[in-house]
Amino acid sequence: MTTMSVPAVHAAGLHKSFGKVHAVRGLDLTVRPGEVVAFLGPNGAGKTTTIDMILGLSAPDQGSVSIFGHSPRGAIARGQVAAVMQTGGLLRDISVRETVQLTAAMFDSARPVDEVLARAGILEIADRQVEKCSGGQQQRLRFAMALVSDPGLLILDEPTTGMDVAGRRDFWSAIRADALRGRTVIFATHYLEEADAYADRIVLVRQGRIVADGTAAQIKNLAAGRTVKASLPPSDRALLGGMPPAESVEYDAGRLTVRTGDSDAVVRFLLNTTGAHDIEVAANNLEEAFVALTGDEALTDTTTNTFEGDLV
Ligand SMILES: Nc1ncnc2c1ncn2[C@@H]1O[C@H](COP(=O)(O)OP(=O)(O)OP(=O)(O)O)[C@@H](O)[C@H]1O
Repeated sequence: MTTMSVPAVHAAGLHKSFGKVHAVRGLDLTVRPGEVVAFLGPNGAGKTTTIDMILGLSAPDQGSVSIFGHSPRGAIARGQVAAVMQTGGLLRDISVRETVQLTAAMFDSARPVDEVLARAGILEIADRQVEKCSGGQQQRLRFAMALVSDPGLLILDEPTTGMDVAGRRDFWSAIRADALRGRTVIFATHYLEEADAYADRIVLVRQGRIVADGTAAQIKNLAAGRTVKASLPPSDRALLGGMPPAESVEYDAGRLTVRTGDSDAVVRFLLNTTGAHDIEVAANNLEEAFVALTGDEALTDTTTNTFEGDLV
């Protein structure tokens, strides 16, 4: 079937500014049908801005987005995409079931309301008034509303903000059980452990750009490796093309930073082939790798960390 080869999301060269703030700076992303992708980054990284463009809620200054080969608006009109946002969108005075019934009435073909409530894990509280529901239950209700059109793509923007640990776990097990049936899911989060636990693929975003893209295991490998730092004369930068493969190479103001799974080989190369000096080697951990990849320190020549086979 041709639909299997059409990406669920294809975003190319996205840019978006708000006045002087360049929120998204050249972002390319392809998501295959059935993938569960975490969009992971610190506050202000550009996650929500990107999601808004994917959903067609705002137009990119440059670049384009397609969802299952259609424009975002076209995909929404076809019921192919739905979103669970952080807040809003609920009427307080009606019940959980009535809320989903109202949503179902907006679509030509909607799934049975009780089936959707069961899928979201809120069938038992179907008669409860919305304002009596906890924050976690209200997010499950938003999830149920998003499932009504049986969308191929579900987008969640930090859906567990404000939930306690147990509420978060319950919410994610409902999402994950649903995704196992083949739905494509993209979720934004700044919780590293949430991305690790629930995503097949993690896209790390920092300052409006993708700085790493791979499976959780591959992202963890960034952390499993070492960081080699050295002072390097600018004239020796051209020699770095011959360096053993590394996960990332950065060069800023005469200082080289290399993340690698084989620090011995990198150090040997630097000493034998370049004028590198003041060499330091340090072990990474996951938290440090995340901070290093998403931190605010000014870096130049940041290389995107991609992994074989992660994109079509
Ligand atoms: N409507 C707007 N007007 C002005 N600036 C905006 C607007 N929307 C976003 N920004 C700015 O763009 C940048 C990216 O914001 P965005 O909300 O996309 O980040 P985020 O990664 O979703 O962050 P968070 O995790 O805090 O939700 C921030 O500097 C933010 O202040």
